[in-house]
Amino acid sequence: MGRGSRVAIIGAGSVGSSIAFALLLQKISSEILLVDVVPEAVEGQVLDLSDANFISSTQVRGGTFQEAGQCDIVVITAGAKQKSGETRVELIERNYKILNNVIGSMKPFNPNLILLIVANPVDILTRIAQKLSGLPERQVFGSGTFLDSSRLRLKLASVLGVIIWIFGIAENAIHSYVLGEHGDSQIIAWSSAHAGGKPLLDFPEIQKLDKESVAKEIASKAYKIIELKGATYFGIAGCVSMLIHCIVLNQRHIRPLSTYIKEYDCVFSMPVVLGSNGIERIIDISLSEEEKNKLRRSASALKSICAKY
Ligand SMILES: NC(=O)C1=CN([C@@H]2O[C@H](COP(=O)(O)OP(=O)(O)OC[C@H]3O[C@@H](n4cnc5c(N)ncnc54)[C@H](O)[C@@H]3O)[C@@H](O)[C@H]2O)C=CC1
Ligand SMILES: CC(=O)C(=O)O
Repeated sequence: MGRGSRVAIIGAGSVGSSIAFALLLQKISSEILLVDVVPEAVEGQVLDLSDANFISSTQVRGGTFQEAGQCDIVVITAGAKQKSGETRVELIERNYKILNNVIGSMKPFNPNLILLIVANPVDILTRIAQKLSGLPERQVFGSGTFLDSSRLRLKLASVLGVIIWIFGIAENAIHSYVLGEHGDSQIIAWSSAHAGGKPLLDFPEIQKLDKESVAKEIASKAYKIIELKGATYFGIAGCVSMLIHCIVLNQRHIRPLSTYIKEYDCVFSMPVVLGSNGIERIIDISLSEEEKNKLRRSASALKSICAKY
């Protein structure tokens, strides 16, 4: 094991508690601390999660911001969520203030701590967290487009088989990334997507696909879920628990995560190698000129917002 496995989750709402539950099921953390400004929220979630303790060796309890700052991994979910039709970027004013308070209250940090940002807008908040925390950049990153990429793989797996269990390809055998902003300007890197070493663009089913409409479907999936049930939380909980697994066991999987990308001079998602020190390396994925142009436009919009903070 590359590092300790005490995890603090800041924000005990829908996302924070779902991440805690997913981590309980994974049995890889020694302890989970839930921290929130509403003590009743923490007490309620801890009591509810304690009823599931029999399936896990992980202990869940309420904690303070100062204790969180000494953990191995801190996940920040504290923040306002989108109302129906609202964009992630529209949350920035509210969630900047919350992030600023949360980071200030956790200091001084364990110098080896990994800070994983989940609250939205995740790319902009990750850039701000890198500056406010003073921790090395490799230790401060966001969940980025890992969730969007999972949504894409699910979609493509269904496209590549009329009946998935007979003709289909398993989701995790499809290597395809949503990159850039975890938000409206995200792109699908079709040019580099492959399955079994064969470019996805060479599969007849993918050639026939209306790619614009797939891109819209993936980018708007969160809006649809929010319209139907008010929030999204199971998908991100699955993603974050996988990321923590990868960090604790130093697995070095490649995931699209929010980090500073020099070529675009901004924080958004590119594939990175994730290990026990955080981001071990950024993969220089080959992209078409059209994909790069879209990313440049996305970067310049994100940078202009970041410049205000
Ligand atoms: N990056 C991603 O893929 C995803 C991000 N999100 C984001 O996660 C965030 C949380 O969403 P939900 O859990 O659904 O919201 P929620 O409203 O259920 O929970 C938010 C929690 O944060 C707490 N909080 C507020 N200020 C705080 C502070 N200063 N310190 C500690 N806790 C504080 C609240 O008391 C509340 O319990 C939102 O910004 C949402 O957009 C949600 C889903 C996916
Ligand atoms: C809410 C959000 O960011 C998502 O589900 O993608």
